[in-house]
Amino acid sequence: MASFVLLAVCCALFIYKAYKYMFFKPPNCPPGPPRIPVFGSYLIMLLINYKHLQRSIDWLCQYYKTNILSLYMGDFLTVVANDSDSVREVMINTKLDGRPDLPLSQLRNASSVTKGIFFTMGLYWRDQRRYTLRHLRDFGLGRRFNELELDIEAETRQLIEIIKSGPKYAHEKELFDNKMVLCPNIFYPITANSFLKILCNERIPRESQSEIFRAAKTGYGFLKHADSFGRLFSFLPWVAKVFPNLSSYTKLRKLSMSQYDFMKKLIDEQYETYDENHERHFLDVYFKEMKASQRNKHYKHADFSYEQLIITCLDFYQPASVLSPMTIAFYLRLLILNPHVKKRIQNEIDDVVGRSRLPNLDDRNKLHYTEASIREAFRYETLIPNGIPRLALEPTQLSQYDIPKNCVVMTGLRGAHLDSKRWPDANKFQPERFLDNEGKLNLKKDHSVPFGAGKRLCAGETHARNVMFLTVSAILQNFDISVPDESKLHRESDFLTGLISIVPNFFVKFDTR
Ligand code: HEM
Repeated sequence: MASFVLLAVCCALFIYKAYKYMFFKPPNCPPGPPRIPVFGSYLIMLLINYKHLQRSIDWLCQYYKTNILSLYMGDFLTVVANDSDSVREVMINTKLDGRPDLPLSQLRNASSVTKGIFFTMGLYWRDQRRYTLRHLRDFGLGRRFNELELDIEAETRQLIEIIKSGPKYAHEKELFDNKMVLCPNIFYPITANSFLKILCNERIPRESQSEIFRAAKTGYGFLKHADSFGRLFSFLPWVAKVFPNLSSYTKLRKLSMSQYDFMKKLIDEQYETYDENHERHFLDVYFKEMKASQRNKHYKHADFSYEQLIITCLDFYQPASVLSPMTIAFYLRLLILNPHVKKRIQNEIDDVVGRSRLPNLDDRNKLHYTEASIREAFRYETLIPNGIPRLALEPTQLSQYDIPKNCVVMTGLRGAHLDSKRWPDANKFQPERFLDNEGKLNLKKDHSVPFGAGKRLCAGETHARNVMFLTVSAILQNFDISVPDESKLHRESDFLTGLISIVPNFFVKFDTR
């Protein structure tokens, strides 16, 4: 009898503990699914939609009738803001300006210690970001800079020439198929070189661009195989050790190291010809800082080490060379599917710019509809559906909920961009939504946040928008774009979601206008 009672008590205790583990959350936490032992709610998300975790979030939000969801990733409490208001609230709350130090970000570094800007936080991040932006700006990042604009124009002319005359070098052959051109790959050189010009005052010439293509492919590989929650090994690090291949750890590390080696080689080449009396570009400014005998008193917490330089440069080069071509590909696909929008843009460019010269940045605020269509594309196809994770540095609040310290907070940018409270007909591609009654661009109507907001706002937003505008307006001025069979154009269900949303490569017909 006594052993029976003991067994019953043990069972009751076990059931109580299991129940508490699965359903217990800190007080006043947003609603969300239970925590499965070991995996937390990640397994549930995979079961709902393992290909597109953002869709799992949407499903769970609907199920729990909430726009702010809580989940456990392994043992880590994670809150997802998934509508326009809550996403904005997260972004401007400085108590949520941290980043979780995930193994996914550690594996980008040779030393496996998180460096750079993207994934660091606190004073280290603040000073590193300030210093880097301050000096990249000197060489043209995010502002009008004649020398850079001339170089981008030269790149654009070369892009047009390549599209018109076809491949010349072995690495260009894969870009063409029976006069059709491969997207986004054709845009790798212009976007990469537009940033390299700022970084090291050089552009990789056409004959040597195979290295740009190789680096872009590894960049995409990383973004495809990673996910916005950091993959299972980020919250269960033993998974990477026990199942290095199955967990994709080995592949992600290899891809990261290939990117790392690309940047290291580029930096080393510049260092070989470094002359402290002759400042050529951003890297020279940084080399000088690395050699300085005293700490920079304005950026006391910044780290001027070799490894930090490599990762910081990658933090800029990777989005410039990988995210920008992908946004251009999404945009062109949308225009092919919406020929009336394409026609209206081409008419506007013909009226404002004509055909005798390429569009430039002075034209940008005159090409209202063109600019509105680019903004609408950024909203309609959210490139980073779950944003980049934030970390609560202190206890804080999100809407009516309490967010404890060290809680991971995700910004559901796609949820914000498809929020029907904010966007009437959110699922329609309508550039007009950003125009006023006179057809002029009205920025007050643009509540989209594709580049984030607040202190962690994308450090390359202006550069990305400028390069995107210059590239697509030149393409539409010079070419009519189409595909032979629109029914074969990738549907949304063909898109891949890793850390970003990816439209698989597709061939486009460029007819000279
Ligand atoms: C082309 C489209 C791009 C999109 C949609 C995009 C979007 C974003 C987003 C959503 C974030 C995170 C913001 C947050 O945490 O709230 C971010 C961060 C960042 N982006 Fe971009 N980005 C793009 C291009 C670029 C380019 C071209 C560069 C560099 C030239 C760049 C550099 C960065 C950096 C360094 C950060 C980290 C900022 C920090 O954590 O302090 N991005 N970007």
